[in-house]
Amino acid sequence: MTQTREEFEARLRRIGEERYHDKHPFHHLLHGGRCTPDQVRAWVINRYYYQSRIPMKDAAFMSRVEDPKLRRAWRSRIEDHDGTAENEGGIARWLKLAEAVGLDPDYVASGVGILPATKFAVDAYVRFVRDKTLLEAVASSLTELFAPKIHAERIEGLLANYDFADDVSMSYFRKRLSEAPKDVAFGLAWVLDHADTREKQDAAAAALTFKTDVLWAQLDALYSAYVEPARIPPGGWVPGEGMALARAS
Ligand SMILES: O=C(O)c1cc(C(=O)O)c2c(n1)C(=O)C(=O)c1cc(C(=O)O)[nH]c1-2
Repeated sequence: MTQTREEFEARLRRIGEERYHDKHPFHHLLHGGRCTPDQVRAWVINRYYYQSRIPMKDAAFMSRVEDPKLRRAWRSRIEDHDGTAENEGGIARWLKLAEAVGLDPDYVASGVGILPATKFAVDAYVRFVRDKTLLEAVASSLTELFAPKIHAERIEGLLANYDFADDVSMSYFRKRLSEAPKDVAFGLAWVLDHADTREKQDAAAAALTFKTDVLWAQLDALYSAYVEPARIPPGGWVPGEGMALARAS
């Protein structure tokens, strides 16, 4: 039977409560100040790959949308990450975090050292959005319902526990606190409006579940590679690589 709007929204929110990556042990280490500097660097390098692919998946999405109103509502997502004349954008802000943790931002932007499983997971997300129905594509972005809470926890945890954390290095997360809510309010309303049969509701819920897997798998890859007993796979970043050269003072 088709769920009511309220039942269906509650079902989507439950997926986040049960499966969102705020529950991953790597995030507990990171936010609790228990990561070594190299573990933080590995997270910054690998998470960059996700950041770099987000606007590509949004462009893939928009290329399939025939309704100009929907494209118009969506396009700020690309600008939020790539920037505009007035706003440097999320990718540039992420690279400031990279610098703050001692990495060479050009190395991070090169994509060298990304773990294989991170690539598989993130590339699967881009393909999913490119190939599935528009409803599934929008539903897969709804993990952002749960992101402001983790961003707030992260700002607090990193500021309390690590010397590199300051207003500049945290600017990516602070900015997302104002950007994400408008995107997700639109995305949620769109999914609730368009999932008007039980079959579509099931497909949207499966898409959101898939996306929680994309996020979880990235942290599993990090944990396995960089937390004892660390097992860095071939091609993965090796501590010491990609560091910013010490500047002569
Ligand atoms: O730090 C996080 O935990 C986190 C999670 C997610 C998410 O839930 O996919 C996004 C972000 N951050 C984020 O910063 C971001 O710009 C973003 C875009 C999207 C998306 O699927 O379109 N998710 C996320």
